[in-house]
Amino acid sequence: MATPGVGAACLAPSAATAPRRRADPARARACHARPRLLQLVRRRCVAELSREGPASRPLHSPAQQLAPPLVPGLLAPPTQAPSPTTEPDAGVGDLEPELHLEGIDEDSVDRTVVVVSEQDSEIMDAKEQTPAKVTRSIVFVTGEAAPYAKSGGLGDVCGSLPIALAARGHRVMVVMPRYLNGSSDKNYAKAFYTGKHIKIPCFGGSHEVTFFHEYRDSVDWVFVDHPSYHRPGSLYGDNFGAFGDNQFRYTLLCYAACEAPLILELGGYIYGQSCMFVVNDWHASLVPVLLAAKYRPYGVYRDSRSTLVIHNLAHQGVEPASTYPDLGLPPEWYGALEWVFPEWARRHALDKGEAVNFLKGAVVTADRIVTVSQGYSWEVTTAEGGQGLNELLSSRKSVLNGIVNGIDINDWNPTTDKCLPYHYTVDDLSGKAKCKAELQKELGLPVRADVPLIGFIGRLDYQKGIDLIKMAIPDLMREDVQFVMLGSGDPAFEGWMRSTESSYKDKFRGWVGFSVPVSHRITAGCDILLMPSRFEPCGLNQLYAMQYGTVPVVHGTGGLRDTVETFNPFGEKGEEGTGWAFSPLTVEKMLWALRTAMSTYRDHKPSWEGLMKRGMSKDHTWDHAAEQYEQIFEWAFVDQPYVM
Ligand SMILES: Nc1ncnc2c1ncn2[C@@H]1O[C@H](COP(=O)(O)OP(=O)(O)O[C@H]2O[C@H](CO)[C@@H](O)[C@H](O)[C@H]2O)[C@@H](O)[C@H]1O
Ligand SMILES: OC[C@H]1O[C@H](O[C@H]2[C@H](O)[C@@H](O)[C@@H](O[C@H]3[C@H](O)[C@@H](O)[C@@H](O)O[C@@H]3CO)O[C@@H]2CO)[C@H](O)[C@@H](O)[C@@H]1O
Repeated sequence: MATPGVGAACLAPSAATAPRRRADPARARACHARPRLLQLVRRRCVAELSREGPASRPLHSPAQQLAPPLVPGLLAPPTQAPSPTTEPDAGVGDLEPELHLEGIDEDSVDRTVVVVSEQDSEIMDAKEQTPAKVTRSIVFVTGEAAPYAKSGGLGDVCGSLPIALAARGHRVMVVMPRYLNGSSDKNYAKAFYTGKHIKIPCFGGSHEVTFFHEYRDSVDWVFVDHPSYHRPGSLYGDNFGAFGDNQFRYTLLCYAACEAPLILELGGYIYGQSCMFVVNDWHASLVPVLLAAKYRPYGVYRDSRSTLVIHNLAHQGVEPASTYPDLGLPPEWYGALEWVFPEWARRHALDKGEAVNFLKGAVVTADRIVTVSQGYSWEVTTAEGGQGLNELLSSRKSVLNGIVNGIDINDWNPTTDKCLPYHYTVDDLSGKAKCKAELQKELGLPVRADVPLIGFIGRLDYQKGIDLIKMAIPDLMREDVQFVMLGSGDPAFEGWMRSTESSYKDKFRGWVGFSVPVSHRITAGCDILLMPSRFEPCGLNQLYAMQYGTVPVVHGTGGLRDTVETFNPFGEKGEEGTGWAFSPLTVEKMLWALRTAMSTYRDHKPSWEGLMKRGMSKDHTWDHAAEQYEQIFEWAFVDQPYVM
């Protein structure tokens, strides 16, 4: 059986010079053996268009009108309209009145001049965005995006990078699930049913998903609705662990994301077939595989490209190989997802270790690969940091780049932050001292300006090095210090945080849960932010900390090493640095860095103020990163699709 994508990708020396991946003849034969089916599908499409009548008829070219059903047997609109879960059927014609591209030729427009509403134009003015040299249609696909749904940094990035790209003139859509879990439903209140629904043949059935849409901050936010996204718990699991059907849930997302640009008339126009798909982590990783296996062979999306953004290699979407037929992919594409666990990782003598790996599928089919820092882009090619994908990623080094994340300064800005009791600037830090006092009051800790207050915010996960904090606490609590931790995740660490709080009532607070406002108040109110991550692809909390004049103490790994410069009192131009990056990752080194930071805080006030101010003066805004993403996109479009 041919295995497109795998061996080929392993050997690929350079994007510029490597021969394009081509569908092998066996696969091509299999695809073309179905002309009658294609004809039927085309006929059904035309019939469907006539039935819908002129009001909802697409305005694009006839070729584009036929595009969606070119995928054999796939995605036919259901014969009966579904009943949307909550919102009334607004219909395509009833989308929001502000047509962001109305009257503009989609292909020729210079989108830098598109101003859609007073509010948007204010945002653009305030940011003084530089326009992109070339503007594109960009489709982000993600498991989460703030403020709709966020479990961590992926949500932050996918909630803000699209806005930064739109502000530079691109047409940007974000496709993500419409999670309704009781508590976050209000986040989707302004998203309306588009009138579009498709059926996705996978996992032994034909599953209907509907599309909701909100146009905000110049971005088309598209929400894929399906009952599997409506359940209590977090985005990916509940108290019993990860949901057992996550592979199904994100297979639906990927199929829906491939259809969205072809069928959704957003602001009156579809995105069409010339898009840059930005696929984030494993949840979106089937997209480039689908483009290669199910669209391009039929002439669709040949002008599109894909960029895989790796936020965290720890999650790859690996399931037993027996689920492959459920994915609706042609059998000959098995090799693209094929994953064999080493013997030591197998459970018993009969276990062959055969699995499918979604992220690997994108590593071997995406046109470009980006990690969220330069440091991490090297680490993923090493046995220590590559989580089993290092050889494949090394084989794609020529298309692998690192871009450090930015931060959303509308959300994370100590001068305007709505979650803070007081505001402050780099020139007047008095508000920060007041934020500290308020935080101490809120947490029930003694209100003291002189005691160093250390914070930790994050998912309670092996990645974040919580076990080191746990080991260091008895020593640390002997010092005159206060420590607050905010986090949720591993129940064992949650329990430890609670019990530690009762052991050190005047010094330690463990806030178990997920609260964005509390995370802002900790970031502003603390003096030091601790991040002893085992690995950290980029890390956002250290960037937020610096922006808020809170000095980061981090393990020097990945994006932490790239962004935190260790304090040097004897630099060429005087004192330098924005924090402490310690290495190797040991309890002793971490305590040493914390003690150095605390004594600088207590005994060298001017040096401490210098550290705070240098951190606050760094430009962590998205604009620079957005420009780098544009460069990656341009390189992708210079090349033919990696898998044709
Ligand atoms: N209990 C809680 N309450 C409130 N807010 C909480 C919280 N726990 C975490 N957060 C928030 O979640 C975000 C965490 O972002 P990080 O980038 O630090 O790590 P994460 O590992 O989730 O992201 C992954 O993706 C990002 C984005 O690319 C990379 O920066 C990172 O290295 C990679 O591991 C921050 O906004 C933080 O404030
Ligand atoms: O934004 C925070 C992170 O969110 C994502 O990670 C999630 C991951 O993609 C999910 O699959 C899930 O991970 C579970 C994992 O699949 C399972 O095998 C088991 O180890 O439990 C995990 C936790 O439930 O949840 C992750 C979030 O906790 C995203 O992929 C990361 O980049 C982000 O760092």
